Amino acid sequence: MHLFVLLPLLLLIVLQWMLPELMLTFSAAFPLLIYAMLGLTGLLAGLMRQWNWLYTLSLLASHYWVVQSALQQPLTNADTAAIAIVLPLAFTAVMLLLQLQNKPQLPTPRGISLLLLTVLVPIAILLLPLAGVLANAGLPAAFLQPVSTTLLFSWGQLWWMAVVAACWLGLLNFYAAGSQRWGQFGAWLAIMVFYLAIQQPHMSGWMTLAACFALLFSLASQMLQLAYIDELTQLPQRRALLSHLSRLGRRSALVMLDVDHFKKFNDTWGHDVGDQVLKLLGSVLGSERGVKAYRYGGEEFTLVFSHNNKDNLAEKLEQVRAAVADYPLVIRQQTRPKDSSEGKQQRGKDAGSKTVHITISLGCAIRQSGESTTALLKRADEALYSAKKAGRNQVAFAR
Ligand SMILES: Nc1nc2c(ncn2[C@@H]2O[C@H](COP(=O)(O)OP(=O)(O)OP(=O)(O)O)[C@@H](O)[C@H]2O)c(=O)[nH]1
Repeated sequence: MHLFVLLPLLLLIVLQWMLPELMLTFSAAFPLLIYAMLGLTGLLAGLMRQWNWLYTLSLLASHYWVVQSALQQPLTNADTAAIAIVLPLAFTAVMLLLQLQNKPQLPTPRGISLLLLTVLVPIAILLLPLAGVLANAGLPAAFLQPVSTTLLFSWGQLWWMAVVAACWLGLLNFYAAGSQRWGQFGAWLAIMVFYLAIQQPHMSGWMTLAACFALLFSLASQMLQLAYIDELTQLPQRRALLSHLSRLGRRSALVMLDVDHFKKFNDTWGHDVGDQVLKLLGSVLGSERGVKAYRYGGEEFTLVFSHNNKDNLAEKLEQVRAAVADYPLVIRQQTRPKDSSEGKQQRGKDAGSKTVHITISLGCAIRQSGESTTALLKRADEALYSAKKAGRNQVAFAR
């Protein structure tokens, strides 16, 4: 869950409510402040080579411009009211397109077309005769009726926004979506809050700012992910380990572990299967309780314990070793059927799949008083070497 992308939205709502005068002072800098923030976020994304963020940013900028141009009159005006109904729908449609589609690279023709779409869709809403279309659409009166005299949004708007929000949240969780998709959800929600509180002064500016901050947060989270998380195993990698080691407690222990005969495994089953094994090992180690696992590099992993009880360590490491050694790895047949009839005959049968096991060796060093983390790492590495030398698939403790 990346619900932290909703923090700017919550913060701005609380500030609006508690310090309205202060917020009014800041809003004097609108709309320049909004365009400057959107531009700066875009610049930051560009500097980090995260061009995909530009699609959402350009949609936000275009949407804000349209709101400034067309939604500043009272909603009693039929044209304004029609835009207030259709614009959030169009905004949502483009946002969902950005979520569902694997975004093309920007300098390519597809990327440029998508960028143009994000800019042009909100503007197109201005050019359509929406009031007439809505009047003739025969929508039920209850659908368009305001929720109350103080809240001007309609029941229809409330329902479709709630349904989209619930489905979107469900999908983000189901697919364990990454930072960017959560940032887009946060940005969308902020803009929907604007429509729900459209009568409040400067709401479009504040909510566009909240949307911009949601994207900034998710961009920062993505950069942290890229810097600290290993893509294959999804474990934190060596840079994160070094940061952990710099604040390692006195009572701690470090374990270096490595897959046995992994070169032979790769040579036999191929590098891709080797990658799957590392991924699986990463998930086994990452789910162990009471220990922090890192991918040190290649087929080497590091475990950090924040206690130094040797008996507990020995028991835990033996458990880890046995869990890996007992795990059945099913390797599917490498050769594919030549045609579909051969494929059909093979389906349902165990068409050449094989179950293999891997083993790991582990070297553990318990931190000695005053010992530097470099020395600790070196001792854990030496213990690993001893475990390998003693026949592999075992735990060795450093002296
Ligand atoms: N598939 C895959 N293989 C990797 C990766 N990183 C390192 N390796 C392989 O891991 C193997 C490590 O080989 P060695 O250091 O000789 O160790 P080993 O064969 O496991 O032998 P022992 O450690 O002595 O049991 C090399 O063949 C590397 O190519 C990776 O990300 N994916």
